[in-house]
Amino acid sequence: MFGFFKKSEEEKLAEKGDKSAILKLIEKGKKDKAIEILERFKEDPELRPILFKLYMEEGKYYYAYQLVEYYDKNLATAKERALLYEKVGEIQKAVEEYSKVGDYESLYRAGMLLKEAQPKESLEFFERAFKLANEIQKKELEEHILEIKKKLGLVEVKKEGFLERLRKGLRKTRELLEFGVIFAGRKVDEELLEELEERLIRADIGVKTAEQLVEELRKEAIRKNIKTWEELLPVLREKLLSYIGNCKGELKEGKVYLFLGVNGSGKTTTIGKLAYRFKSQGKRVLLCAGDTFRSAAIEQLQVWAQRSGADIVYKEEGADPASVVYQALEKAQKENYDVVLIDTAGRLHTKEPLIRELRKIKQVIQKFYPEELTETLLVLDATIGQNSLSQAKVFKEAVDVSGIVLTKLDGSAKGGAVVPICSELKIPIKLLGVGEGLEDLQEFDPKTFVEELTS
Ligand SMILES: Nc1nc2c(ncn2[C@@H]2O[C@H](COP(=O)(O)OP(=O)(O)OP(=O)(O)O)[C@@H](O)[C@H]2O)c(=O)[nH]1
Repeated sequence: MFGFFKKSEEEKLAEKGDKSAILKLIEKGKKDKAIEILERFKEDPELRPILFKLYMEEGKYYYAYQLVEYYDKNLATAKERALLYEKVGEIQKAVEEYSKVGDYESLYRAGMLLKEAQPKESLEFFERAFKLANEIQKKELEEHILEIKKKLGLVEVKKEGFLERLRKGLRKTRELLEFGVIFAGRKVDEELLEELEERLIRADIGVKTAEQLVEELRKEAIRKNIKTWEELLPVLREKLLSYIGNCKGELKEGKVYLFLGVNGSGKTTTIGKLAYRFKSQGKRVLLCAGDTFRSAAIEQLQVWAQRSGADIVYKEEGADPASVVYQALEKAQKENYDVVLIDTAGRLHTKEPLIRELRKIKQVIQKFYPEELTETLLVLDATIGQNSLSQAKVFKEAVDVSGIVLTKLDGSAKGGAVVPICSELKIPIKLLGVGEGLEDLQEFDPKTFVEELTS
């Protein structure tokens, strides 16, 4: 029985740095153990490549990057180096390496990396890639090339306006509701009302709300002798508007914006989009990587700083978030930034640490900017619809949330969740995320929202 705990001969050998024993550990799937051992032998040029390969296989890009940078650039092929630079946000270095590799995939990656911030250079990479592309790849490249040419004014531009973006954002929900398809030209009867209720529930409007809404429509149809869907639709829109009209919120102009939300909700992306918007208004923007819980979140914000042209303050993984905020606000004051966007940790397993952390951050903000914090924005993922309500309530208890950002509407068929989110939280919805691009962020306008949803 004790043999179970005794280290195997092989493991003992591996721990002494025996290469074949380490390789045997890896063959047995003990990669973590192998990494732990190999990290003690970084100086050994014989073992370093094995560690590098493991880091890459395990997606530990930040560690692989450090191995290449501080020990030996030749550990990685040019393509691997490029990928590492990309993952840690060293965009220019990544582009140089991809350019050296020069195959289709590398040129394509370089083009994508430069697409937002340096469209002209990006176009050159896409056109180089086009020469090596097969038919399918050519199709995809043509889209990117056209988009950039439009942006550079090389072809006539049909700017995607507010309405187009909202239409794109609500496409999935509208396709699910299919009002225009299944109800057009039909008479209003019990069957239609039941179908309408069923579809509203599928769009995540909430069972109670759907029943109540349809009941009101039933009475209205009798009272006003409504016979067709075309006559009923304006009444439906008016009712829906009555549920969400009071949730319209304008983003306040000011200095400090705090972002809350669970991991994956779209916080970092939203910060990147807003940074881009403020930058295009000529403002000096500073990002603060207050989510120190995971290095991935810090790295991701660095990439968004690159893409939006904003500056950033961050510390190592595990640093005290309030200290990062302190450093950022100190810098913002000293160097006259117009706007500071603060990311915070998104883990929600228990309320207490979150509340404590957010309270500390707010105290630090008060110290630098005693006037009220401009916005405390709670980022909710529209693809999980009403399920975001429980998360929202925890955050709402922790701090007074000034507004909601509803993200990934373009990926969600649950656009109806705006109704319960609005009626339950009674917090203004300030912005909608309608895509992954820098400009895919727009104001919430209840009237157009209802019209687009039901058209
Ligand atoms: N389609 C679409 N995707 C979005 C939108 N907003 C964010 N995303 C994507 O959602 C994923 C998560 O976004 P993040 O910004 O990383 O979310 P986060 O809350 O910062 O998550 P952590 O970094 O884990 O804290 C990413 O793949 C984003 O590209 C949106 O409006 N539309």
